[in-house]
Amino acid sequence: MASIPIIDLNDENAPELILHACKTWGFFQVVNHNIKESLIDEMEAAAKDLFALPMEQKLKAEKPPGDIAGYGVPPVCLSHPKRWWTEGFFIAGSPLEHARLLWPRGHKTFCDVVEEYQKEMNTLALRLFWLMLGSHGITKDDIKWAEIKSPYLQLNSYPACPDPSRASGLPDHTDSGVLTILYQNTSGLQVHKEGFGWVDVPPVPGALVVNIGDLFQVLSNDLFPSVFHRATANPTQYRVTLAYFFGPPLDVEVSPLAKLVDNSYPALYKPISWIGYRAIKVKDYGRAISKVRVCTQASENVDTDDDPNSA
Ligand SMILES: O=C(O)CCC(=O)C(=O)O
Ligand SMILES: [Fe+2]
Repeated sequence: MASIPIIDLNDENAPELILHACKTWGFFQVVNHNIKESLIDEMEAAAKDLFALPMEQKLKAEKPPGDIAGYGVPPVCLSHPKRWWTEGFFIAGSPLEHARLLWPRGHKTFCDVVEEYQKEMNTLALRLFWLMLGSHGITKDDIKWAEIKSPYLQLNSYPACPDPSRASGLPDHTDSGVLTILYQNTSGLQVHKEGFGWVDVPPVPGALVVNIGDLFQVLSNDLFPSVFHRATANPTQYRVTLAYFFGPPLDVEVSPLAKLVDNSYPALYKPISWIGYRAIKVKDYGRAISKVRVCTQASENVDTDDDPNSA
């Protein structure tokens, strides 16, 4: 049975293994990533504390319509007409304003752990990002925005679901950003792989799951395609996941990197910012990437129908 690769970052072959995983799966797990287990435990506990608050308290930090940060159903669920057994909390920068609403007293612990987690995740994401791009001759001079810290963190909560045949965790989707680093406390994540269908991503002790997002597909001019994934509902166990999203500042436009474009392989995407892309995606979750795709001679041979089999 196929399974996504588990890569030891201390392995001297890690760069090649990562490149191979990105091109074949768009997903891999990393161990020996240098993120302290105690920090992950603290972040998991902080997320559980948040979701355990009474609903009326959580709603004080509800995401306003059109906004990205706060408590609510993950946006990917809104365009899918089904029951989703999940609640989420999106952090886009400092968590202070929302944490004050949730815990008028005693919010400092939450803020401290979130800020440390954002910082450490950004460091890991950058390390992986340069590992992937370095072998293609791309340097820091080619991507100025990479030095600006990415503070986006989605906390996901999936209560045990009494009847998983009637509801699910999270619909199939691709992530919008460049790279996602996910921690999961128990199983539920599935990745779509051509020829195999939906493949489980089992939690591995000490491992974090990494995947390619749509903006990396754009930046890499299709070298690293984003991949559809989803979360199933679990009938017995409470599941929490922490999804860190790495990408450019929301309003900075990205386009295929000049070093990955030439006359025989022209740029396949128009310049787009993360915020602009999200706006397209909210309207049309499944096909957003094809909306920023340019029709060139080279791309005419490429299947632009971004269903799970072609993403
Ligand atoms: O909770 C999971 O397993 C997946 C979460 C996810 O895909 C996301 O937040 O984008
Ligand atoms: Fe996702």
